[in-house]
Amino acid sequence: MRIHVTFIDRVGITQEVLALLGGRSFNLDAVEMVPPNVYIDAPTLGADVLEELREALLGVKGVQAVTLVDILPGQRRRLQLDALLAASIDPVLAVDDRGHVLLANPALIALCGREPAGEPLTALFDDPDLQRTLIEHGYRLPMHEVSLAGQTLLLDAMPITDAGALLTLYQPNRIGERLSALHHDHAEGFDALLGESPAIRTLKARAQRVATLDAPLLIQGETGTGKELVARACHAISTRRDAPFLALNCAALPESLAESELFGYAAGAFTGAQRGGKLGLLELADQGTVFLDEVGEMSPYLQAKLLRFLSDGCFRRVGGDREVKVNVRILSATHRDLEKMVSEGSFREDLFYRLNVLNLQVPPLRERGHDILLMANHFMQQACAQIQRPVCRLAPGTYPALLGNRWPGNVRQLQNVIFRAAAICENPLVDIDDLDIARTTMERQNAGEVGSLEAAVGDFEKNLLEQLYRSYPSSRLLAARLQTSHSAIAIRLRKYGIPGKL
Ligand SMILES: Nc1ncnc2c1ncn2[C@@H]1O[C@H](COP(=O)(O)OP(=O)(O)OP(=O)(O)O)[C@@H](O)[C@H]1O
Repeated sequence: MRIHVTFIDRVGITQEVLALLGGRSFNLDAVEMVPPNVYIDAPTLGADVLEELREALLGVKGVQAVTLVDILPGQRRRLQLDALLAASIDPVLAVDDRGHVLLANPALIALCGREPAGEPLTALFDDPDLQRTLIEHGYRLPMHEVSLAGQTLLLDAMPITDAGALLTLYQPNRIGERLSALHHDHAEGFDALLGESPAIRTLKARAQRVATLDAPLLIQGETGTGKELVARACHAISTRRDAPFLALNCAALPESLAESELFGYAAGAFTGAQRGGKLGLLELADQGTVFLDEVGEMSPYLQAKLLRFLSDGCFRRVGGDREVKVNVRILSATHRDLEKMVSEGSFREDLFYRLNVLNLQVPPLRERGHDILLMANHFMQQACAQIQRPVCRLAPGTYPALLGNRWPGNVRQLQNVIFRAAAICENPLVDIDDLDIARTTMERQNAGEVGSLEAAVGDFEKNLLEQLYRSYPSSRLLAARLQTSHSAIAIRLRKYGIPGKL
């Protein structure tokens, strides 16, 4: 049983409360003192002893109430931290000041194939000098390449005063996202969402309206367009901003794990379960927001359980018989066409309507016109700062390729292209050949998609005008932007049927 004692703070009262506990014969698993509160976790405490203890505690001068609680605040914070670490798809390690592992998240454990707590860094990484170098520099080193379990990763160390460091390992193809992590350190809410294009302005204006309405919100858009960023921004300006924002990626976990992550499990639910059960994200985020990413991948069974929660705010933990009621706002996101999934029968229609009370559509990068350049330049500055190289710039010659690319991986792909260029290019001016994008454009052409120079130039011209038209929606504006005559643009717009298909 877990008990919460509230008292009026006075000298010696906590000792008197503790003396009452010490005088009784039951096991104490944890005691948390947060004056004017004491929280007690006593697993073997029976109902009869509890009554007698309650009387005794209420007899102490200043004690105001003795109530039962589900979980101690410190335990709740630990579980929230575990949930945050588990949600990180990047391997994360906390190490002490001697370079020994204190804790590792599930992604790190999966990568090295064992629980590494207690081991020195030399036992994990292939580089025998890494531990010494990190300690000698007080864990203050620029991001650099390491090798763990045969994989090349980028290691980012964040020193923690007098307590070692937090080490994060990034897959090289996810490194660009590190930039936005840096960016988020400073920008809050919608300021983190870069872009001035009409498409992004419309999104931000609408998002700011729906963020404050306390109802489920479905965010749709292609992969890497910033759906999670939008969800975080919505939480940050909502009335729930002081409560947790916890995320679950529905595509990353098998059904049973996703169920216990989201709904928690009851005491003794299955062999190996944590004593006293485990709170799920819904309970941990009470009063806050739960973000269900890739909600289209949710299994039919979980869809049914989530529907019930959205209908009446209640659910049961796995293996539990008690109804739990929490007050959580559900934000969800998907890159899938949910309406189509509903018509094909792979997503519940009733759940779709519950999740889709409010809706946001995040536009693909290729529809954001000049935002591509704005973001590319911004990411370039961040990349240079991050890898501690002198500032470099994108040569104007890269612009047509950046604007003309289809960006199937959207902002995430753009971040990666820019970061790689910043890491590889030795000149202060990054040119087209330094961008991976140049290769992909050429590959497309080599693949025989175009038959002649005229057709290739035509495709490029059409693509460029389509992109630019979103930011410069008239032939006059476009002509000024491209420094050509109004009639040259008007002829081309007619030729390519722009804006007809935009
Ligand atoms: N408008 C933006 N301004 C700055 N950074 C952005 C913007 N949009 C996206 N990003 C960055 O792009 C990366 C991908 O964004 P995010 O994870 O939010 O996309 P997503 O749509 O949720 O992706 P997925 O579909 O894969 O879950 C992140 O690093 C994010 O910070």
